Amino acid sequence: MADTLLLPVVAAAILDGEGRCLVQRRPVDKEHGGLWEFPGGKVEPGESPEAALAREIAEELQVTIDAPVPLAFASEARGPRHLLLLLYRVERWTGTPRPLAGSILRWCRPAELPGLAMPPADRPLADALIAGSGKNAAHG
Ligand SMILES: Nc1nc2c([nH]c(=O)n2[C@H]2C[C@H](O)[C@@H](COP(=O)(O)OP(=O)(O)OP(=O)(O)O)O2)c(=O)[nH]1
Repeated sequence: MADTLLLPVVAAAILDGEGRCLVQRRPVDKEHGGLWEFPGGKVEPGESPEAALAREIAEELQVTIDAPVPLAFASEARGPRHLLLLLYRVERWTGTPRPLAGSILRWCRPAELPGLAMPPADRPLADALIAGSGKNAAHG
């Protein structure tokens, strides 16, 4: 439809050496408040998705990321807007993740992701991450 407003959002599956993923609980006063999500945020006009991801992760977690790899995306109508949620796999990063005021961080094993309350668009993304982690484990 010609009047659809695209909302591009980038998010990171930040992994530690044990294959655990960092998830963030959204502040209760925001949209999807209290749900667990992948850290990230909206792509600003004129910004590449990768630049937006690096900026959001630095702002939200005080972590510097390197070499994000596209993992999966979700496409979902959100009223007058249409969410395009791009998830990247991030294995190379530096810093100690610190939560912004009002949010909570947690390292999660892939098997724990299905038990987390997440925004609907995140469910297939979490499944893709789980599938990928199984494949990696199977191939050593
Ligand atoms: N960061 C993130 N956002 C998600 C996920 N799943 C999901 O539906 N969203 C939605 C929630 C919001 O509508 C939108 C991201 O908005 P945001 O509020 O995090 O973006 P932002 O950091 O740029 O925040 P702001 O400046 O607008 O306050 O994408 C996810 O896993 N991570």
